Amino acid sequence: MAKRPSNIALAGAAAGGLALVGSAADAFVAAPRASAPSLRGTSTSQAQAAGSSSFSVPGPDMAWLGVPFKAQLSLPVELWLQQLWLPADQDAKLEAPSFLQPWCLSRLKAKPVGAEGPVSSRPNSKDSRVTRRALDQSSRYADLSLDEATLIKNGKHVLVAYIMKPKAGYDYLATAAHFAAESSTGTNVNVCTTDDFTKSVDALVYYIDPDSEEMKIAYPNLLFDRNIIDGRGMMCSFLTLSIGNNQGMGDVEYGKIYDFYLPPAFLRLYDGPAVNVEDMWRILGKGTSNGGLVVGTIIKPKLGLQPKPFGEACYAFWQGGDFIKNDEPQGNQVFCQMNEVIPEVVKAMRACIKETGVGKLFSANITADDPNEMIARGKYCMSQFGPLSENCAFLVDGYVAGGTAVTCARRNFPKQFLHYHRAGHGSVTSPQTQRGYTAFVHTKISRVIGASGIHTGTMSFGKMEGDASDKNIAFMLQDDEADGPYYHQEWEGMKQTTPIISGGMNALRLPAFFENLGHSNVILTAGGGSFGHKDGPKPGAISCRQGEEAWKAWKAGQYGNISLSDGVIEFAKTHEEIKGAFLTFQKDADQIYPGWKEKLGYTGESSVQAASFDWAKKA
Ligand SMILES: O=C(COP(=O)(O)O)[C@H](O)[C@H](O)COP(=O)(O)O
Ligand SMILES: [Mg+2]
Repeated sequence: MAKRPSNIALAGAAAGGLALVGSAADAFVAAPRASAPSLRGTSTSQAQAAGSSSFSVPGPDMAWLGVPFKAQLSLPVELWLQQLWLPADQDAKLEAPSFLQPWCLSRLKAKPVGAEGPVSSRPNSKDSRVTRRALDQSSRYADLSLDEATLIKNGKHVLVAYIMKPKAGYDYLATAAHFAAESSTGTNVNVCTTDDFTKSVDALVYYIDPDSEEMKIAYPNLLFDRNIIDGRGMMCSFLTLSIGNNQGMGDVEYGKIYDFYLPPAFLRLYDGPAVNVEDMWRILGKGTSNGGLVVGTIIKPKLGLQPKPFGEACYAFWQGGDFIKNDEPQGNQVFCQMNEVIPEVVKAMRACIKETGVGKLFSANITADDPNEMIARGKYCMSQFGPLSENCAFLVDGYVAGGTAVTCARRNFPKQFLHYHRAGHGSVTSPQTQRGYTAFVHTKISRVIGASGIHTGTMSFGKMEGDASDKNIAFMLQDDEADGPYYHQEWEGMKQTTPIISGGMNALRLPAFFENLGHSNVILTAGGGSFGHKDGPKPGAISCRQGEEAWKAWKAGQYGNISLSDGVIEFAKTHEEIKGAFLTFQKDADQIYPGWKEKLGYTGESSVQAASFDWAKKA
């Protein structure tokens, strides 16, 4: 609710003897002195025009505006009360002298249509404002006769499904229409410059269900901005219209995008991914389809390592793992500058490729405010990785740096895996927020603009917010057509964006995750799950790979007709590294694998902390 000015101004109303009883002790609030300019000049002059005998009302310092009382009685009480600016948070109570009350209340009950809502006195009523309506534009910005299947068949509209709630007392369709107006060609009043072509690109509300707060809007493809350099689409234009000004409208309580549909002719205008997990599998020697889990980690601690220990941590993990990323804030800190740490990473990568005979991957954070900085970072990394450049992905904190940063990386380094970290997304995608867009929408957008992989959470199996049904996010990212909450989307051959599973993951949590998802063709980045393993990052990495192997063995029936958790325990009996995960992450083990201690013959102390990391010994 917009906060109204806290000063209370009574104009004609005071002359009517309406006493405003605020929360303060004073029973009357002095009206502005006649000499003070009226806050609503026109209403006072209207009153003066009516003319009639004056009327004095007892009360301290009541200087009337000289508006004759009878004239005021004839004024619509709304006009009087328009002068009232009540602090929105003040539960003001309006008391008229007894001879006035029936009349006033009868007038207040006849709510004005379209007028500024006056304050009315209804003791104990939550909504002390007479209901107000947005300018009703539904005749122009709504057409509930439109058929969604026809809209999709015609392919000329981007469709967006919202959960939208008007402010209390506002008409649903009128608010939805105003929402569509503000999101396309209109504003809160009709303007004289509108012509027929303008109306042809209006966004149209084509579906509402006020009870479930559902609203769908069809946006003509023509509305959206296009590059002058290549005529392609830009996601910022979609966002600035579909979830821009409509996020702060006075008649909208909240609006959040739950799904959107791009027609083929419009989807084609976007970059989509150039590189993805298939390119990773190729480098790791896993083929190009169903290559399974890319075992990755994040160099932890999140910040604080200097170049040499950073490189040593990489070396230790790559002894057993495939893929290492910068943590999202790591970049060019003064204590760990890119031009000192990247050479250490490359040295470790070369050594591990040689010692293990398997490809290794690194994701270097090139996020920056300035695209020039991003390009400089990317070029520097490529200069250091040299012949191993295909093994270097680029990490972009895509939510905080925005879609421009993602597109900067996508278009300047089209051969590099574009790793989209979503830190910060929860401020709009969390189920706790009713504005913005959902995690599903956020990740779908990332595929459209070209992310090779994006963090999709752990679908309730890790530490971040999420739900098992988030697997639909993975389907939308990886399949060539998939169902969202409201729309079926065909990707027309656009490359997949690979889900990156991260956030509190470890070997023990993986089998159930794969069982829920139905496959293991994802990228894992387990920081604590690797560097927290009691035997160090190499066994930590191997234990995660064994998490996939155990699930596949169980799935293939290797242990007969037993539960998944018992199958994994059977597997752990003969695999030291995942057994070490049981000993390390005992709280998880207790929750996911009941009876594991007896079954594994473990009788040790209650918890095993990660060993302090002496890399020479551990590696
Ligand atoms: O550093 C980590 C995880 O570290 P750890 O593996 O130690 O928890 C990532 O930034 C989070 O996964 C982000 O969350 P999400 O992946 O959900 O965006
Ligand atoms: Mg992180």
